[in-house]
Amino acid sequence: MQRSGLLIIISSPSGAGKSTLARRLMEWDPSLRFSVSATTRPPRPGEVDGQHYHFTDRAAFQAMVADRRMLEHAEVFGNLYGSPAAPVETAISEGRDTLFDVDWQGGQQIRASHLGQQVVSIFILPPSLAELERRLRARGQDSDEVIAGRMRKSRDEISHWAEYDYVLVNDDLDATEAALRAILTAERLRRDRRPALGGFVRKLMEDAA
Ligand SMILES: Nc1nc2c(ncn2[C@@H]2O[C@H](COP(=O)(O)OP(=O)(O)O)[C@@H](O)[C@H]2O)c(=O)[nH]1
Ligand SMILES: Nc1ncnc2c1ncn2[C@@H]1O[C@H](COP(=O)(O)OP(=O)(O)O)[C@@H](O)[C@H]1O
Repeated sequence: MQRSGLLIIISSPSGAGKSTLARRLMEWDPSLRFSVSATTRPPRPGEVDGQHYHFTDRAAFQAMVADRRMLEHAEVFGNLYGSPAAPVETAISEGRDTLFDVDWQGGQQIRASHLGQQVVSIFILPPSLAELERRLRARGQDSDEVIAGRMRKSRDEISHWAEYDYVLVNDDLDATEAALRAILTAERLRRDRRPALGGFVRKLMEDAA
């Protein structure tokens, strides 16, 4: 029997680097599935509907919540965000791991869900708040006002750091990516996540007898 898929949650204050790290992790392991969230936030230049987000309006979003089609959902920076449940259930049954870029509220809800046993959660910290602001500006996507709002919210997000299994300071991007790969590799090798191992060892001992 194949192992069940993992739910890998990455959270951080906006601008700490989680989208960049998620992208790199999926280049390293193309079998990873990215959970494409639904959001009422307007698309940024270059964002593709269905790839970065499912861009939607409030009414459609709320209908999905009412139909219990969201694994979790939350309001962040005045917009609604949520993770559709169906693709996650499919991935788990196929033994594929899913990567989530969600805030602390999403992290709490997924951990508390019926899929909580499958969760590996990682929090990304910036080396400093000054560097966080510099990265938000360097990304060149948001107005001064939006950046100020994200900086104000960053303390809230950071205050949840201790709820996560792993905490990484994203100073050097390559080093952080290497740490993420190591976490994923080790989590996949855990004995309690490998149901086929018992049968393998039994066979090993029979062959030896
Ligand atoms: N709870 C929850 N949070 C989400 C979801 N999708 C994105 N987020 C979070 O919403 C926040 C804003 O995301 P986004 O608008 O892409 O801005 P960015 O993080 O600055 O790139 C981030 O903290 C994301 O992790 C989701 O489906 N559920
Ligand atoms: N370790 C790092 N050092 C320098 N710049 C980084 C690092 N990690 C990410 N960045 C840059 O910071 C900006 C914000 O990163 P992004 O991945 O969009 O953050 P988030 O998804 O957490 O909002 C991007 O321009 C990205 O290229």
